[in-house]
Amino acid sequence: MSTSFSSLPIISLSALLTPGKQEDLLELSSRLDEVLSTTGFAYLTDLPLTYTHEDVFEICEDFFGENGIPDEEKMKLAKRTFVKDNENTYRGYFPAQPGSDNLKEGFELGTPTPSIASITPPQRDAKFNLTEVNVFPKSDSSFRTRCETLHNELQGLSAQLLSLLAISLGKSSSFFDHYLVNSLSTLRLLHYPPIPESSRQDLICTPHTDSGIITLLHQDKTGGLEVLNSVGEWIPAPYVPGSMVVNIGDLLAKVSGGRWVATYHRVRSAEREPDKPPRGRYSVPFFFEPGFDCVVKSMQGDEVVYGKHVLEKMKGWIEFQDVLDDVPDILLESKAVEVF
Ligand SMILES: O=C(O)CCC(=O)C(=O)O
Ligand SMILES: [Fe+2]
Repeated sequence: MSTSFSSLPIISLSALLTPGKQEDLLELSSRLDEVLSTTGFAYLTDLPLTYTHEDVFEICEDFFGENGIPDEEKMKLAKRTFVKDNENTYRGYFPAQPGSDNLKEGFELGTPTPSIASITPPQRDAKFNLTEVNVFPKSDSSFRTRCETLHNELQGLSAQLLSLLAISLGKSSSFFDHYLVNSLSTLRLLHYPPIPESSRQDLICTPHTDSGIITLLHQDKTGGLEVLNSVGEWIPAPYVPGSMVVNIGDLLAKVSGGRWVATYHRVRSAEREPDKPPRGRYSVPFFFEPGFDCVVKSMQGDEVVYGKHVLEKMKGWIEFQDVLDDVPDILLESKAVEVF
């Protein structure tokens, strides 16, 4: 149950930096449980990552910045929804959609070294492929390495958090380990371009809950992220130095039988500073995702096959509208599985 919080709690992950102390890990486990049962959102500090906040946003700047990847090269990486001749349907670049409320361009990658068994080769007639390989710009090889390292680090942290969450549910620490097999986790670099004053709008990302399991969010220093509490107030969640934000998605809320909450959030456009040009914003959400064939079970015993669940969900996501018109019904059909 979400509560009437007025700021987001801060959780130190120092117990993960110096592993070995069982009681510290148990304390962290119950702190995560408490937070996910109330606010559903928290800042994480003392992160067990080698990449700093600056490193993460340098990656964004190297892609989207003034001296970043030229538009022409970006469009070579665009998903097929945007460039009909491109092979990639799920990974890669998406341009900002003029006229939409979600004014952002992005670049997405999945697990860097997926097992061969989990990769479905590109097929011109299968218009949509959750398990395709990543695409990267050719002009900057360090970009690829840095993205992959960040993905690996965030995947490792997600696995640790899932173990702690399993313990908090009274299960063994390996309870969620099957989620890790052929994981489809997505690292998304986002750029909200500056909006000219003449077409100013209040929100650059509309209110939503995340659909999946766990989201780990790096946000830059611009601010604008807001989180909805139980009495309908939007609580600002600006950048706290050295932190990342954690929240859960609808699917994990269901898995927990409603014990944990997937909280609504949105992004407000940056306050204009007098005599300065409008500012853009970068953020980097990492969406931890199970494998396509992973059976995700709720505490109540409902179950869903993760890949099918995602394909159902994507029907409502604007960037995939065209593509999903062509997904064969058979892929979305499920006999034993109820989409909960
Ligand atoms: O840009 C942000 O800070 C939030 C992005 C977000 O909520 C999302 O991509 O799901
Ligand atoms: Fe979100």
